[in-house]
Amino acid sequence: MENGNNSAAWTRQQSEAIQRMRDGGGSPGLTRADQIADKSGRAILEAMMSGELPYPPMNDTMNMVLLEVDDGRAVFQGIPQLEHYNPLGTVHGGWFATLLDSALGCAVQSRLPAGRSYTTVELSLNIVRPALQKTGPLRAVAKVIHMGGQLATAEARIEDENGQLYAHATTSCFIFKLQRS
Ligand SMILES: CC(C)(COP(=O)(O)OP(=O)(O)OC[C@H]1O[C@@H](n2cnc3c(N)ncnc32)[C@H](O)[C@@H]1OP(=O)(O)O)[C@@H](O)C(=O)NCCC(=O)NCCSC(=O)Cc1ccccc1
Repeated sequence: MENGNNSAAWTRQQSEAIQRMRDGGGSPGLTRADQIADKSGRAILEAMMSGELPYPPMNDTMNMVLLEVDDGRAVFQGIPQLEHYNPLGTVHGGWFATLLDSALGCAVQSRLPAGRSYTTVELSLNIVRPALQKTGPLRAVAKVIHMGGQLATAEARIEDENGQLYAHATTSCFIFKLQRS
């Protein structure tokens, strides 16, 4: 489905989120352990969004950005481009998986205290509608389902600004102690 003018607001919000990071001094890169050791997971994400910490290089590769973070909730938005196509002439399944993995991971991260980290160990997704270059902005909204000491689970949906569903997913993340190095 081709989206009309009302996708312009979402496109503008993505540009503004990227500009906010850059205005705050942010650039694609890696955070050092000492920059995050005393920050909660949510504080780390907020510091990335404000440009205080570098943002993931993958954001630029996939043309996606973290738009919102809350307690146990995260919203990632991406705008698929020609460079995200597969040989079949549609947006690669990996682009959907990356958007979902990013939102799901950040939702889990938002619930972590300082000194704890996480990694995805399982991601299950269904892509129920193909995306094209003309599709425009898509959002992955993720919410934590279970938050344990070692295991977190979360669910997410990718929709366009009309509420049309493109993909949905669940994840399992392993929670561990952050190594101070
Ligand atoms: C077709 C189906 C799997 C099943 O459809 P159903 O659930 O039974 O539902 P329904 O039939 O109601 O259609 C719903 C909507 O589906 C679309 N559509 C349906 N038929 C066709 C058609 N013949 N042709 C084109 N589109 C068709 C159409 O938009 C329709 O919308 P509408 O309601 O008309 O406005 C659908 O869920 C789908 O396309 N998912 C996305 C999969 C995807 O994008 N995967 C990632 C890329 S793969 C990859 O990257 C791997 C790789 C990598 C490297 C190298 C090689 C490979």
